[in-house]
Amino acid sequence: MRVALAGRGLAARHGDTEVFSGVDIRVDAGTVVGVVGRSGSGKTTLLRILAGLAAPAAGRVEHVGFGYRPGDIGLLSQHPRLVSNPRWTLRRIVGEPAAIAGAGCDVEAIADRVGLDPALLDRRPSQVSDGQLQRACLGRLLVQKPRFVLADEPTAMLDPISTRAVIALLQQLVDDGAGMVLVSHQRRIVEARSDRLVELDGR
Ligand SMILES: Nc1ncnc2c1ncn2[C@@H]1O[C@H](COP(=O)(O)OP(=O)(O)OP(=O)(O)O)[C@@H](O)[C@H]1O
Repeated sequence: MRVALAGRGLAARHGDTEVFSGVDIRVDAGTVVGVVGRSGSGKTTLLRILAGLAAPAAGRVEHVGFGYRPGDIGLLSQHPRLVSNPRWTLRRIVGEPAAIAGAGCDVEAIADRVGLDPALLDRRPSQVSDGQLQRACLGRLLVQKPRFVLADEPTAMLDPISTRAVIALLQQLVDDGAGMVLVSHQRRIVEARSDRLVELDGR
């Protein structure tokens, strides 16, 4: 059976408001599924449900062909500052998945790969730019090597050159076998990179 992350008949509500319903999504290992939809249509909410961070109002999330373990799903947020521990150095943020696994990790080499000046590794999130912090979060993902990457507007903070670099690095994870759900306002990027598209209507 092909390893996949799937959502079937998913619905989401915030209070009395229905965000979406009847959403089916399946991302196979080694493929990219793009999620598009206008602002407020529920793209971030869908990723949070797929990651297990929020419960769906209806439907279910399935881990197809694998037994889920923490670390299997990696999230790249459009708001790196909200998901990064403000007290940690970038070095600790990048290397934490290896530390949890009791493994070593060449953080400098990872920084180099994601275009982050290694001199910034001993700074804290408040001492670097959003784009630099996003690169650190991407480096952390390279260390984590999740089965599935849920990328929520991963290039929102970046200039065009950095955007291409980040997309190329995410593509490397996919080439190495990860499945990816890619959310972006830049429909052109999503369409160019995705094997399949899921469109959220919004209301
Ligand atoms: N914690 C919350 N409480 C109440 N409503 C919420 C909450 N989080 C999100 N919403 C609402 O749910 C809807 C979907 O939000 P979500 O962030 O998933 O949309 P999105 O498609 O990712 O938007 P954007 O493209 O602007 O990032 C929006 O109408 C939003 O206002």
